[in-house]
Amino acid sequence: MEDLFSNDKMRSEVKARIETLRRQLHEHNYNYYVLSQPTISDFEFDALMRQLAELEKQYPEFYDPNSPTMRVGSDINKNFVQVQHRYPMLSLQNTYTEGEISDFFNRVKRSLNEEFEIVCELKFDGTSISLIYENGRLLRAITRGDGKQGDDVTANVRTIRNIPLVLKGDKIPAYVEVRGEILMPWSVFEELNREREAQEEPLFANPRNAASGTLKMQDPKAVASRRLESYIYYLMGEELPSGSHFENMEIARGWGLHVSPTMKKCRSLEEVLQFLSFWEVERKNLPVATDGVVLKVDSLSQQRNLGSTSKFPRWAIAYKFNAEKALTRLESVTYQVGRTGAVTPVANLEPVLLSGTTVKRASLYNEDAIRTLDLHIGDMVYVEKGGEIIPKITGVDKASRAPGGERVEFATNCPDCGTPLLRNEDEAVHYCPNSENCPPQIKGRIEHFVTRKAMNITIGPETIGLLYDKGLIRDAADLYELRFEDLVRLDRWAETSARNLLASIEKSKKVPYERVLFALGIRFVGETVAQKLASAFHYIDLLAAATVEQLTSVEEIGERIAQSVSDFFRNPRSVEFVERLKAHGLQFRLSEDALATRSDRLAGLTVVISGTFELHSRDEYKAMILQHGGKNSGSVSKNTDFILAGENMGPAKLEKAEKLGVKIIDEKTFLTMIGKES
Ligand SMILES: NC(=O)c1ccc[n+]([C@@H]2O[C@H](COP(=O)([O-])OP(=O)(O)OC[C@H]3O[C@@H](n4cnc5c(N)ncnc54)[C@H](O)[C@@H]3O)[C@@H](O)[C@H]2O)c1
Ligand SMILES: [Zn+2]
Repeated sequence: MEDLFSNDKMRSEVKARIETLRRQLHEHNYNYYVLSQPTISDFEFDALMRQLAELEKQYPEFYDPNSPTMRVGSDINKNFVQVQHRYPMLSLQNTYTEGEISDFFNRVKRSLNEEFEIVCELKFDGTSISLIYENGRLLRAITRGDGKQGDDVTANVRTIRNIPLVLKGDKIPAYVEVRGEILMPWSVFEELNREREAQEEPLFANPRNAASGTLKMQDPKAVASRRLESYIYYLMGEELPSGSHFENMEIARGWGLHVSPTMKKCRSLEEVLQFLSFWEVERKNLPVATDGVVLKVDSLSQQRNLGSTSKFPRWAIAYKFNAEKALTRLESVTYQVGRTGAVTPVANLEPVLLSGTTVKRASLYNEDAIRTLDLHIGDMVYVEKGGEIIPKITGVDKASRAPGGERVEFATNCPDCGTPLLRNEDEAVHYCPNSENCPPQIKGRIEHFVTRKAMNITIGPETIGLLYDKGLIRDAADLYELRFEDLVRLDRWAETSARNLLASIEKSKKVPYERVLFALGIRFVGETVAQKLASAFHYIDLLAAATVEQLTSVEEIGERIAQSVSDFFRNPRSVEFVERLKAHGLQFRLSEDALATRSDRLAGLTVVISGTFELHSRDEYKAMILQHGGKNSGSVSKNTDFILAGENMGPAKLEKAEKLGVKIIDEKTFLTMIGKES
């Protein structure tokens, strides 16, 4: 009995772990592909993905066709028209080790059981594109999207100078799909970031994000000014000029397409490995970012024989270069205080060149990280960039340590307000408890309040700093009390900038309730939590009066969030803050529109969503269920009232549903149920 019980317990833990990983990976995919703003490094992302794949392999009963391991991360953006791909656009299986490259080579050899050649190409680190040429003319350009359909970005792609609008030469098929990568050269990227810094706009983490962000802009003229480039790496179609991928690329070059001259045909594993080590170093001299090498079986008929999975072809693999390292001197450690009071140590370094940019600072995370490294001022340290925003210190060259360097000890007091720092037993972070009067915390809260996803007020951190220093703002509510006279009196402030700022502040009074709720900066209340709270508590007084218990009864609102919300509204300072914002006319209740689309048609019903949909996204269906009073649950049980099922419903869910006799409803029926035209 006991054994069974612990087995069950383990299984439910595994299931929870799998679900958490899936949720995290979906979120990271969204940040990466749609927002072009990743929050973790590729290496970390790949590690999570591997963990999930491993668990799914071990526990096939938790199969889900929507798992991030089964699909290409989607870049689809509702501002564009979506177009179906004639041939799916897949991702690439990737590895960081030569061992797995040799495994790949041997697997191909075994499967084909005949002679084959491997084409080695650089893996250009941009965003993929499919160019459709009909009778030699560029008809359409589509992003990878979710692999099955992508965004039509033709107008933007037409502005890219090395993409010909008309192909030249002969042997051009009536229909050909040209696959390639859109890149932003290092030089353009650095210039763009310099401009953005001057304008107080958020910087792009790397050229890849800059390229994908640019391709999704709404104004082709702006795209043209960003000087993107294309690198072509594959042709698709029924009447390709050659049965060899390598030859097709040479012919495509003749048509005027930009194909990198760095590709090479290899016969042996040794040649392949040589290519890898040569380009691992040499790529640093290229004008564009590369993050690895792609190996492809050359013969198209052999490619067909090897086939593909739902996510990547079996005839290709990507070898990813390990993050580049640099050695430099640690000059000092300073501390940054965020809006929640969390204190982050920052290493100030002797400037050093790393992956094409000069690095002067690196993140040190927390006290434990510093201890582990055993850092001393003056140490020679290794910095790595692993595709992320801020480089990090990964090691110390202890052999070269000079005597007398002071050991780095974590600060005991807040660098800004002097308050002794606290550290929670179970957390690695230190924080400054003086939330009310600590300047960086105050400024940080105002910065959060004005961000695009919150109140969307056009004001940068430097201006906030200036207004704060001049005593004009002490919290975000003060923004609504700024006067034209105060602003124009400031140094170098033109009347137009003052007017623009005031107009932007005025406009923010129309921002809907859920975003205002997010702007308040309540701990743990992010964008989606704010939406959930807003639809459960239609106006702020209801929310303020809610007990922890009432809060946790809302789907996905846990104890921690509920406690934080409750604490916020029990604090007289925040109550006063909200009252002042109310007096300035901000939106503190759900709009008529949002209310009008609500009903209680699904009241008391628990709905499970499964499969892939055509008419709306999963998230939209989730929102609809909530809007109509229903509850969305992740797994089928005897409490499930019905399953909203799309295509490819998970077999485990299907089986369970049949066993329990749970109704299965398709999209159209569901939309009729909630009184929505499909
Ligand atoms: N950091 C994050 O939050 C985050 C989130 C999602 C994805 N990622 C990263 O993205 C990767 C997955 O992205 P992906 O699916 O786009 O795969 P990928 O970028 O690793 O590889 C596939 C892509 O490589 C490109 N490519 C470049 N040169 C090529 C060539 N010569 N031949 C063929 N293709 C070439 C193509 O656009 C293709 O779609 C992950 O490995 C991860 O590192 C990171
Ligand atoms: Zn402080």
